[in-house]
Amino acid sequence: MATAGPGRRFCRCACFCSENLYLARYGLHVRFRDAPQLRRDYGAVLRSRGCVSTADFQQLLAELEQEVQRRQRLGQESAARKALIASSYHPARPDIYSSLQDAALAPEFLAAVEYSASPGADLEGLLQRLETLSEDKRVYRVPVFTAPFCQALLEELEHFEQSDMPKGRPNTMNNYGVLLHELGLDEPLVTPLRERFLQPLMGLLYPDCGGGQLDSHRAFVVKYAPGQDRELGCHYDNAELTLNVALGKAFTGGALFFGGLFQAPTVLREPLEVEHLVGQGILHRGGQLHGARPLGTGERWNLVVWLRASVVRNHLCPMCCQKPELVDDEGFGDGFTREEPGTVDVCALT
Ligand SMILES: O=C(O)CCC(=O)C(=O)O
Ligand SMILES: [Fe+2]
Repeated sequence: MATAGPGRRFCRCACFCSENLYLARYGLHVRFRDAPQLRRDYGAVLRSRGCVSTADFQQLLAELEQEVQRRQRLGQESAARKALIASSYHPARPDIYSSLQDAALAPEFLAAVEYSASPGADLEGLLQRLETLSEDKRVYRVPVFTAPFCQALLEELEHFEQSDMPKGRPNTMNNYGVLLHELGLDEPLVTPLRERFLQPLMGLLYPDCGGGQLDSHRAFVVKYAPGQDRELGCHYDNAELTLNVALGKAFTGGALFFGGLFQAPTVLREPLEVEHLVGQGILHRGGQLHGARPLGTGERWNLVVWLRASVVRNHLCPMCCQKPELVDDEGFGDGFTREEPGTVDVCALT
């Protein structure tokens, strides 16, 4: 169960249901509040793209309203899938569901984390234990999981993929892969990974991005294969920080590329290209523009953990770049938090 601590609960920002709605027929992303706003903001461009008659506009409105309702239902539907999976799915690798053991983690990762948590640790010392891929972009690489653990996780994910269980997809850009919390892997795997291991590391690497104050995450596996998704367009993550670990299998292509920060976009003239090494994780800021080159051959499965710090995002939603308008949500929501009204700090007077 995801809790935000005493007297706090997790939320999403209302912009999730009103911003960035894609109108495939007119090749346009729009903000949508109501019909007059849509007409005012996009009337001209819509007309120029063929939305001319009243009937066209009415149809568009109906589609937008449907998409808003779909987004509003996502949290509940995800919770329902999670409950169904918990009651009827039989894992191939039950060992993955027992709590994360140090034996699953690469010695280099354990050493970097142990150093980060030691008294007097500093950034310079940590950087000696990681591979710096770009000092300027602050992109790093470190082995995270052992090969046998990657193999076991892949086996489990494939088994789930082939099962008839309902599957929620990671995000609007990935049509394959799974959400780890729906599988029941947040509690035994991802939450301990964040709390015990990533937090000390990220606290030293990215103190200015909430690295030491991570309090939730959204973890999923992306899958690329011939005939399925093959690449990922340039984007930034709805996260303060991101860990992306290559799980396998054997593949060519699919390198990640990194540009500037989305807050200060520059032309992707010479993006940083990063090849995947199985078991190794890339660490980057969520706001760093990035994407994935087309897969050549084989299948690529990566574990992506979007790490969130409510102390940062409660001030500014990275999606709408405004103070978030909080809406209660299931699980970790989108990592925003609010104080529950009516809760008081109780202390014992002696
Ligand atoms: O394809 C990848 O490994 C990157 C995935 C990614 O950036 C994302 O899902 O946010
Ligand atoms: Fe991403």
